[in-house]
Amino acid sequence: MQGIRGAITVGENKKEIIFEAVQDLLNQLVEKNDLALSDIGAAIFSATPDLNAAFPAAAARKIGWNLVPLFGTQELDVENGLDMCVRVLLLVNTDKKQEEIAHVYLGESNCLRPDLAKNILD
Ligand SMILES: O=C(O)C(=O)C[C@]1(C(=O)O)C=C[C@@H](O)C=C1
Repeated sequence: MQGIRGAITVGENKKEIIFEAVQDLLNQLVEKNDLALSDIGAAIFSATPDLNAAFPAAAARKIGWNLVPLFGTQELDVENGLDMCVRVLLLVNTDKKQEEIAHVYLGESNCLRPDLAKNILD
């Protein structure tokens, strides 16, 4: 089992915009890590408090993640933290090693973990 991290910043607090961003992020995580949906044990989302127009989990279901256990929570409201950001942690069944995992940070979230984001698969 491995954890795969992702994050994306969202342009507007609107349901369609949040859905589009979350789906883009999840599709890139799947593609860059050669994931089958059946390998994903769980997806845990957080959204910053300024994003309250949609549940990220609902965006995942819309692209077929129906059998993946999904969970959403609010990100810590830390001073000077990145605004309008959805984060995700995927728990996946894989034989890959930690260093073979491709973490995906899109938009302004690429400043959050430059060490993780620059991956061998990028
Ligand atoms: O990776 C991120 O999304 C971060 O914002 C970095 C970080 C961390 O310090 O490791 C901080 C807060 C998040 O809850 C998760 C991880």
